[in-house]
Amino acid sequence: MNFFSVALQIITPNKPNSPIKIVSAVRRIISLKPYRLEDQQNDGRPIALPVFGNALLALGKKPEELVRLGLSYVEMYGSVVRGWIGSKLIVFLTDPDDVEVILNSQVHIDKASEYRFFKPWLGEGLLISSGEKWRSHRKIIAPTFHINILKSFVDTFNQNSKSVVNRMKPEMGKEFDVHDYMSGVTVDILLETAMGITKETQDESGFDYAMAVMKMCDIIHQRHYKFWLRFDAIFKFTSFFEKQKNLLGIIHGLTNKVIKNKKEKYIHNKSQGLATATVVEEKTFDKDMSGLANAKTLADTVFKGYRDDLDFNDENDVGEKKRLAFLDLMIEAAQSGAHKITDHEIKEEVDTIMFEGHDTTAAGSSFVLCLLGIHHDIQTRVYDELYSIFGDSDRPCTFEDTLQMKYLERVIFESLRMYPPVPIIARKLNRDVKISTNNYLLPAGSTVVVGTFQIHRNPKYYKNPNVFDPDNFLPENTSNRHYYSYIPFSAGPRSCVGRKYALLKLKVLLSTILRNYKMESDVTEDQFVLQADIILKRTDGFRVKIAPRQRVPSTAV
Ligand code: HEM
Repeated sequence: MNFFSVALQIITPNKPNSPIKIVSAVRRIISLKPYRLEDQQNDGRPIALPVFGNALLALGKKPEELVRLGLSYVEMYGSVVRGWIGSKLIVFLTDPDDVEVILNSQVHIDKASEYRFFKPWLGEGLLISSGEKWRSHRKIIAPTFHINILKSFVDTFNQNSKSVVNRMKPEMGKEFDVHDYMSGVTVDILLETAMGITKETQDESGFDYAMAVMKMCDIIHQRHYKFWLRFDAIFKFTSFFEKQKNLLGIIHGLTNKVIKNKKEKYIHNKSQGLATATVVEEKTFDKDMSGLANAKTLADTVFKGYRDDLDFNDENDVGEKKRLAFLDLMIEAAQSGAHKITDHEIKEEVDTIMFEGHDTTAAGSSFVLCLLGIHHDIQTRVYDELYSIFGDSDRPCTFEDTLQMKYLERVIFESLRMYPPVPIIARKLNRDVKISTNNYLLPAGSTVVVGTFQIHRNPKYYKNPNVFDPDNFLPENTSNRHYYSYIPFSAGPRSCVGRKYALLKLKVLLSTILRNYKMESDVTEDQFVLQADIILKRTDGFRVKIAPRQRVPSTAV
């Protein structure tokens, strides 16, 4: 262990090293006695090597092996695990009480330095920005996902869902990777809704974009666990750098085009005295929110423990309001000078929303479809519920219909529990912080990694954590559960700004697919090969089969 590591070891959250241990570690360095990765200190903690810390534990591991390795450490060492990447202290937390201390804080809201690998792609967009920039941009962006804006997206969700159902038809009877379809439709939906780009002006670049995003995530992920790629000076001389340049060409090509089109349209319409954007006119809600009262869903109960600015925006609407969707508002704000936001900053936010809004929901919907293909009894219950809403009709789904999809909602929640698309979150500690486990004091400057995947599988909160059971989200099971034991969208001030958008879109998309196809899968859950990527995926592909849906309830079969 290098000198810096030795010094920092003293303040790790586990038992502090005694001077004897430090002396013996220094002796070991001096004697150059080789370390084996599986070596342990006297107290059983994995030993940290000079310069590398524990980073070599990941050496030569495939992404899917890293998931297993990470999980085994949590099992072996408990809910607070420390690791070193070089001289950087990383602390993994999986106890909801400890996680609440970090996520609920207004102090520890900066992202860990590991997010810097996103910078060439997302710049200082909402996901990674900090301080005043993050605060002011969040204030502009959060209201663009207001419930009334979302309601106005339902038609677009429907049209695109119908269109992907048609595109999937030739796959009938064959095994195929449903993620390709979910990825494509998600990009199309984002372009049309958040970006306001009509179908007529879209081209094939959406699919290329989705593929480029997937490959970019893979490069960033490799930079996280391949120690040498963390240094820009080395990274620039690897083949990854050239690959990244090409991929960013595709990704930024699409986002630049989107902004350019929108801006030109704005300027043209303004000069002609036409409306510059699609405006959602809101009904006036009275103080008791009678207009929203019947819009309550399971989500409102599940997430009520960590209410965020999205809830606040939705519930404090009194009086007439005109609302704009995301990119319309950004362009209008910049052009009219209503908010200080530059063209470059708009680009950063467009890149961020396109990434965050696309890859997460593509993985989320693909997991649901695979799980339903495996659990036919649950799929039958989902379809029975859809039949009770739609009968055998082919009519499009309305916002009110989505409020009736209580069982589908539980299925979505359960899928996000077992396979959270964002399996870990990382924060930089701005100050020393005491957590509840053993009163450990985590030092300022260290990185805290919140292990969402592991939290979601804790038997203390979920009776059979490895069993797919939507009843985990029955009201009687959610009401007394620790709020931070379910955090697929993170929580606190930096929670997901697209949470409500995602849930509404998933309901429309999945219900449309399930009204048309019966999902089947030859692969069982224990055969899923999970990949520890930025976004949780299956390395073996999201393989399913589809059969035409017989539009009858199970009681008639
Ligand atoms: C199932 C779908 C989704 C899941 C599971 C998800 C999950 C998350 C999580 C865990 C975070 C926190 C990340 C971190 O701290 O590292 C986050 C942040 C974020 N998400 Fe989502 N997300 C989803 C969909 C969306 C959608 C549809 C959008 C936009 C259209 C979106 C936009 C964002 C943005 C902008 C942030 C950064 C917020 C901030 O730091 O203030 N997400 N999301």
